[in-house]
Amino acid sequence: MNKIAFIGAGRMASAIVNGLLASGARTASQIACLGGDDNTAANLASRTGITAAPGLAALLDGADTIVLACKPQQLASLDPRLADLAAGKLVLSILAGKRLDRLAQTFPRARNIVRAMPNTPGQIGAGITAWAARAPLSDADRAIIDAVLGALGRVVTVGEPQLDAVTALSGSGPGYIFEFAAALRDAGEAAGLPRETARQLAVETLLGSARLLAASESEAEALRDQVTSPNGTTYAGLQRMGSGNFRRLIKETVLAAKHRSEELSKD
Ligand SMILES: NC(=O)C1=CN([C@@H]2O[C@H](COP(=O)(O)OP(=O)(O)OC[C@H]3O[C@@H](n4cnc5c(N)ncnc54)[C@H](O)[C@@H]3O)[C@@H](O)[C@H]2O)C=CC1
Ligand SMILES: O=C(O)[C@@H]1CCC=N1
Repeated sequence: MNKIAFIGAGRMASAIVNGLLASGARTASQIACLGGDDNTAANLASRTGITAAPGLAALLDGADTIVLACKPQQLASLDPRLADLAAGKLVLSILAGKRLDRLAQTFPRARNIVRAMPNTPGQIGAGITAWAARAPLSDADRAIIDAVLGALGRVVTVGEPQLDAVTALSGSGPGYIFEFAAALRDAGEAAGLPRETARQLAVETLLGSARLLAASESEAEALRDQVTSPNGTTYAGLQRMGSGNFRRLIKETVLAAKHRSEELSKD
């Protein structure tokens, strides 16, 4: 079966490797990785049994697919020999902001390039990833992309112009949700609960609400309204959220992240 080479061995690469091994899509002997100037590749290899390659040539020797998982700012300083070493291979980039045209400068002889945006819930198979390809994918390459990204959870296709917005919503989104969870926990504590009780109530409320929303055919607003008794407690809380312009804050949050993704495309 096709071997997969990871350039970058950090959080997201680890999540994909763990998912590939857990799903049985690849064995450890079919995966290799290379990190930068740190011990992430050695750590990933010792945790999972995959190979930590001593260099780029060894990494790509016999590999069919390259998963690019370093930081976007590191793309420009990658070894220029990649252009030849990646000839004929399928490249899957998860770099925020880096567009297919830019990736094609680093991988001019790749057989195809896919730009994807996963998210950290992929660490437990609960992620969602959106992707776009430079050229239509062959059936065989589609199967590889489905196996690699499917190892993280759900997968959707989008047009490449939408990927900056995807990055701002679902790529960065877990960061907003964790911040909200922390705020909810702290607010519960401020309201008089022990911290650990507040934490558990916040986590279970987020989890249960997300599951109910996913299982429901109703919009979020309809489920919100089911919670909200006339002039009751939720109404009082939502009035305060509205006066603080919560929706505008969230919109500006996502637009700021999208703007940063667009900026990253220009580095
Ligand atoms: N963390 C997140 O929530 C998400 C991150 N991403 C994207 O995934 C990519 C990786 O992010 P993380 O895993 O969070 O970062 P990380 O900091 O955990 O890992 C970065 C990896 O790149 C390696 N590296 C650095 N320079 C290198 C070089 N010259 N050659 C090979 N490897 C090199 C590092 O050694 C490390 O293994 C980024 O491009 C990010 O935009 C995408 C979706 C979500
Ligand atoms: O913050 C970042 O740049 C990356 C991309 C999406 C989530 N984390």
